[in-house]
Amino acid sequence: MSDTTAHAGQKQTHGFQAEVKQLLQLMIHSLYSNKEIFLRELVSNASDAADKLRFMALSDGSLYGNDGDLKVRISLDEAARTITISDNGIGMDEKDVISHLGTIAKSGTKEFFSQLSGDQSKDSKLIGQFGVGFYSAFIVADKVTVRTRKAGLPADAAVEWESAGEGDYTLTPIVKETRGTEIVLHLREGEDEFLSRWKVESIVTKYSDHISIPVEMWQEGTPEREEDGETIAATEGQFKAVNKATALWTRDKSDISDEEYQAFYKHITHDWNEPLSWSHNKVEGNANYTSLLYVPKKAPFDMWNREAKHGLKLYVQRVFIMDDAEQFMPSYLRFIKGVLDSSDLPLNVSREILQDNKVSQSLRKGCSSRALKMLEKLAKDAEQYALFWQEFGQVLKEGPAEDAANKDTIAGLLRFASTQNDGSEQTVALADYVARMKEGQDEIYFLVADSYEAAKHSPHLEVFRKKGIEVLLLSDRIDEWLMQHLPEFDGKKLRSVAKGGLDLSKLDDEETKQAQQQTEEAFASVVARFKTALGAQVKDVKVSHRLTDSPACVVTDEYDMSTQMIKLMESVGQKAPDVKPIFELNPEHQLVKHIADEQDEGRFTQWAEVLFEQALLAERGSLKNPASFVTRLNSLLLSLAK
Ligand SMILES: Nc1ncnc2c1ncn2[C@@H]1O[C@H](COP(=O)(O)OP(=O)(O)OP(=O)(O)O)[C@@H](O)[C@H]1O
Repeated sequence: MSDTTAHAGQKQTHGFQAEVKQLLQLMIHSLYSNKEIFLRELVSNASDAADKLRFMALSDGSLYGNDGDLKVRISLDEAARTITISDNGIGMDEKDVISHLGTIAKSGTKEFFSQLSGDQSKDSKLIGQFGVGFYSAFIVADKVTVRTRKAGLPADAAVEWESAGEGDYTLTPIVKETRGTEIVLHLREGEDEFLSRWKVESIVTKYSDHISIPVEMWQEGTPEREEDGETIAATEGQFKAVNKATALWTRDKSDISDEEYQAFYKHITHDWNEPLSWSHNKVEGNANYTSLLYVPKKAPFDMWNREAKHGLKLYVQRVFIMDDAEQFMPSYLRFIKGVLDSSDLPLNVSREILQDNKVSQSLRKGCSSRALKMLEKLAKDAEQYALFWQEFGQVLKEGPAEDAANKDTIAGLLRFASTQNDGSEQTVALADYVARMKEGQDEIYFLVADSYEAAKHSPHLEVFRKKGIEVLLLSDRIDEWLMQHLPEFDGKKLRSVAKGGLDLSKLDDEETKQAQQQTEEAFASVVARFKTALGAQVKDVKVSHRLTDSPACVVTDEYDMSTQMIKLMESVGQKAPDVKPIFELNPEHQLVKHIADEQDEGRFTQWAEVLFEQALLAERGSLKNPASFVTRLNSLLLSLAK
């Protein structure tokens, strides 16, 4: 059946990249109960190879040779116990084979694999973030032989790759009469079910029905026979397509089942999981395109890797043009997968052309808004959306800074932890918050801290607790950045409770307001003493109306850089501006009252310093000079102990 012959004596042995060995082991272990997917993966690769050839042939038609009918064929050999998947696509030369079938060429792979723990069940879950791909052949095969000849190369430039999926593989130059790739799986003991034509055909229909080229299997001929007195002529054996062979996204939505959408997702992504949601749209009019977008269930391992590829699979008038066309999805939606088929772009479009092109800009707009609509729909199901948020919430938080035009929609999709709930789960939407706002409250309050615990116990929350006003508790690294780009929602300002200028007076009755004013007046001289004692360390000293349990706190002036932002800048080695805090005192606190009565100015200053540094510590989590704080505190404690 094979159209290949070997050159003599030029076999070489190569070792797999260490990560391939790990991937192979884990994959076989994790996918054992779902082994039939190897066929989907190999047929997917064959169909991709056809897509790539068709694309290359746009500029060089001679690549087709005399074989322009692109297809995949699956052959079974019961005696040899092999299953062979062959295609007449782009093929590979020796260099391609080494880099594609001996290594994993994704950036960040090494780092990812170094995180594996050696505990198989834990690692199996992690490995699911990787695409399945070619190596899945080893789930059912104990030896795999790949024979391949790249389009445009002569028959004697073909290569044979062979491996038992352990430490190494061999490469042998061979002669292959036809273009493309043939993959022979030598089935493991006990995997004979894959020699059944019926079984294989049903797998192809299940997973690969939508592939745009035919997937053919051998159909035995039938001898001449009599039926109801009629003679039915003999038929010859032939290869026959077992799939629909129509690209899924070109079909009518109403004709496509959920299973077909799911199978197509796995075909384009090689993901192990089902997608969380999808959205299929045909647009006609000023712009003409079809998009089929998916939200995955799990984040890929390289979501935070800057060099990682993302984006849609681009087709122009059904012809595959490129993978990972990132121009159509903003970076904060980089987790969206799918296909875009445009009728307005030229067939010879390149990445460079896409960069700066009116059509691609309008496609990007269309695709972003489709993706956001899909998320809005998903958000209606709180449970499903929680799954989404856990995986991709942090990425979506980049949105308001990146996509000003869709800021409101993105804001509506954000979820936060809040004083309303007990746990750190981010489940509160801004709209939920607004619906719960107190009468007279016209701002949305939030607090950014290093951790959920730090936020939850911050002294800034005291007055809000007392008044029963909800505060959003933010502690992700990106949150400070996010809030800088989210000044308002639904016409309401978002305000940090750690900033000066906090005015809750609208929520107070007249009596409270008057009482506050009286306290301020009565405390004016103490405030002045604190100002003198702390001098240039503070921007101002004020009587606080936000504290109930703590003696004092520091806040940043409304238009100064926030403490969290300063910390963020310092953590990436940037010089942050020297922002002086405003020191706020709780006049009702015993300690403050005690200090106010201190007559000795030297001791007063010591107290003032300790109180101030304590407040700084609570706010920033560290002090510039902790040792002097400890010395001061100890000397005060000693004097009290006397
Ligand atoms: N039938 C084939 N014809 C030509 N090239 C192939 C074929 N099968 C695999 N390849 C090459 O080998 C590469 C690796 O395949 P593999 O399925 O492991 O990963 P992938 O499809 O690139 O990515 P992933 O599975 O992670 O999404 C492919 O990208 C392709 O370049």
